[in-house]
Amino acid sequence: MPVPTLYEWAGGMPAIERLTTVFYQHVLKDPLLQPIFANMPADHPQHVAWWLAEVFGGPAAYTGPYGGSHQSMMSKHLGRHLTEEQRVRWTHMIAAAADEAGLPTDPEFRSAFVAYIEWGTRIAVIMSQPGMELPEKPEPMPHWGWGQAIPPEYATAKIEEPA
Ligand code: HEM
Repeated sequence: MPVPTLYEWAGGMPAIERLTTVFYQHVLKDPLLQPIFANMPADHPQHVAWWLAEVFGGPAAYTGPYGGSHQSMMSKHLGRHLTEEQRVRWTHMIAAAADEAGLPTDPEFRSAFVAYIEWGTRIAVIMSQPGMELPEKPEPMPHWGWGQAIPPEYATAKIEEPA
């Protein structure tokens, strides 16, 4: 029996669109995050839904019809000088939005979901710091699964399965 992707387990595109819709509704009312997102285009929640869907094993909606890439996503965070406090608020609010949007609450799904959010938000903060530039060699889209993350320098090493 094939293991479902995180995208399928989450409930597909409708569930992920519900997630980003409720998330940004709350973000726009949050004193710490509202100033950062005050001028976001109306379709920003949709673009982030496409991004998350693709990362979680769904269709290539972000890199396909929309024409986005990991590089273009990172470029949106350049120069924004995001703080750790803002990052933490973002992570807490998207976890709460996952509850509100009715995403699955099982520990395995939430563990994988939060792992990606922790990883992704830290990259957003790193890319947003003064003087940061896009990498010369574009990085591929991340694809997140159920398993645990490992440090990048070990990324090509074989993961030992527990006995
Ligand atoms: C897992 C973490 C994150 C993901 C997956 C993510 C995803 C994205 C994506 C896909 C875009 C580009 C949307 C487009 O193509 O138009 C974007 C833009 C942006 N992100 Fe993030 N992001 C993350 C973390 C953060 C954090 C922590 C902040 C701030 C606290 C942030 C602030 C922004 C802003 C301000 C934009 C530009 C919005 C605009 O066009 O005005 N992001 N993000």
